[in-house]
Amino acid sequence: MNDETTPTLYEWAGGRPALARLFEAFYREVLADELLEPVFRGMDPQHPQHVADWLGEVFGGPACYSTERGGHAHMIGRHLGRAITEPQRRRWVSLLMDAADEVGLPADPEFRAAFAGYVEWGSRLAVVFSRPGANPDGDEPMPHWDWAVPPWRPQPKKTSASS
Ligand code: HEM
Repeated sequence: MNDETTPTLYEWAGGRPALARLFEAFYREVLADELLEPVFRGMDPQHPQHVADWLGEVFGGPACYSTERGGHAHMIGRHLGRAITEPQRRRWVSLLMDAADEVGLPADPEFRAAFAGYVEWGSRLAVVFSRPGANPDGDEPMPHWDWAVPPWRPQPKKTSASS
């Protein structure tokens, strides 16, 4: 739905540095959380950076996760067999929303609606992929997320000549 002048969610968020800050703060809290720490104990120290790459690509930034990390199939594979519970998913979402505030991601309603929409959708898929016996389709394309409601920007005032 974007026209050429509407920034991507990636640009609006603040690009790669903002997403890196987001996931560094988030996984600090995850590892201090009694419900999530057992799930992420021993995680790859680069995990926050990989998820930042993932979200950057989904939000319209560079396709680093696809070119350097194995794309959608790899992400799915990292959730297989983990049997993520609904309380764990809810905590994950809640801590990510807190981290968004902590690092100062844009707080405008339009950005946060798109952000929350993706996080809700993606985390529910992660639960589905993680169920025992799940056999998700690794060939599914990388998802791309966009504004549900375009960002508010001041419009040039109409002059009487242009009306
Ligand atoms: C929008 C929701 C989610 C996204 C976008 C996401 C994204 C990712 C990505 C991209 C990876 C692979 C990173 C790599 O390349 O190594 C990954 C791995 C992982 N995810 Fe998720 N995930 C989501 C939800 C969840 C939830 C809800 C949980 C559990 C509560 C979870 C648990 C894990 C674990 C344990 C790994 C492996 C970490 C490691 O050992 O390095 N994910 N996730």
